[in-house]
Amino acid sequence: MKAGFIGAGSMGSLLTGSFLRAGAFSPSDLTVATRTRSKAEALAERYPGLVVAPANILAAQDQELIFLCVKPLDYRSVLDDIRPALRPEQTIISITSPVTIAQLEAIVPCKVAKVIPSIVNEACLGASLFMFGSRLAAADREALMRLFSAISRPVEIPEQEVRAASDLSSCGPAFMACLLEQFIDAAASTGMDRQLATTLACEMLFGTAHILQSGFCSPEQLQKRVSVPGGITAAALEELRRATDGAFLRVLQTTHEKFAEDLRKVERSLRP
Ligand SMILES: NC(=O)C1=CN([C@@H]2O[C@H](COP(=O)(O)OP(=O)(O)OC[C@H]3O[C@@H](n4cnc5c(N)ncnc54)[C@H](O)[C@@H]3O)[C@@H](O)[C@H]2O)C=CC1
Ligand SMILES: O=C(O)[C@@H]1CCC=N1
Repeated sequence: MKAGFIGAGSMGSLLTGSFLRAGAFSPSDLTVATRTRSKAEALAERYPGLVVAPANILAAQDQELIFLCVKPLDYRSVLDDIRPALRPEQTIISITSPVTIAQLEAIVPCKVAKVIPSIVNEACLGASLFMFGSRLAAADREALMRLFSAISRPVEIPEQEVRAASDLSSCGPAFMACLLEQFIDAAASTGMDRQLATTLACEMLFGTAHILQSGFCSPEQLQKRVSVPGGITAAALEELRRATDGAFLRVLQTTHEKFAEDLRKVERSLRP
């Protein structure tokens, strides 16, 4: 299967690299075009055989899959660039939340899927959020989910839930890293070696995720099991709950407000 990637920033590079390391594609299957050519050239150097296209249209022409890995307000110019090369049998995969499937289907003649990745897909972990346009057949949907299962756990979601789902799946690693950094800082402030604190914190987070994901216990049950009656965890959890009360409600309110603003800007930028 041949695929073109437009945009080789954080996510474009992550997806090409993860797919290649997982063996889902061979380097010669992939063509990459990006505004800063050196980023695509760095990928070609790391994965010999990967093709660097000097123009977006050349990364779209004759590809079965075309990944759009640019920011929402860059869609207009990328779509203008590639539209003359698009054919109905091709599939565009958009990885950004505020550009809707309906907007894309109104502009391009091909099949459209929205797949929101996560930075943790770099380690072949975490979810990828799937939303399908009306032109994909069941076989297209299955093939796309099979492809992403090489680097993630594909989960289909309704498009109207993309904001909260992406907050958990895609923004979540940054939120958790922020909390972990504060935890490490606090441990280091007691005189503990920072590298050791970081190692212990990462092992703890990985183990916590693993035990919760296995269904062995719920987040609530886990807190109870660690909180020995009259012990230190229960006392500290009370302090933690006081300090973070409502924090994630405010976090989600912030992402939703910014998302609403992005939707308006994208809508204006994609108007004919
Ligand atoms: N960073 C993350 O963890 C996640 C990002 N996303 C989405 O992925 C999209 C890309 O994000 P990042 O990779 O983080 O951004 P980025 O800024 O690292 O990469 C964007 C790339 O697009 C290229 N570009 C811009 N205009 C272009 C044009 N006209 N033609 C060709 N290339 C062009 C830039 O040179 C840059 O390399 C965003 O829409 C974001 O919402 C989705 C899930 C997670
Ligand atoms: O910060 C952003 O806009 C993107 C969306 C999901 C993760 N990062």
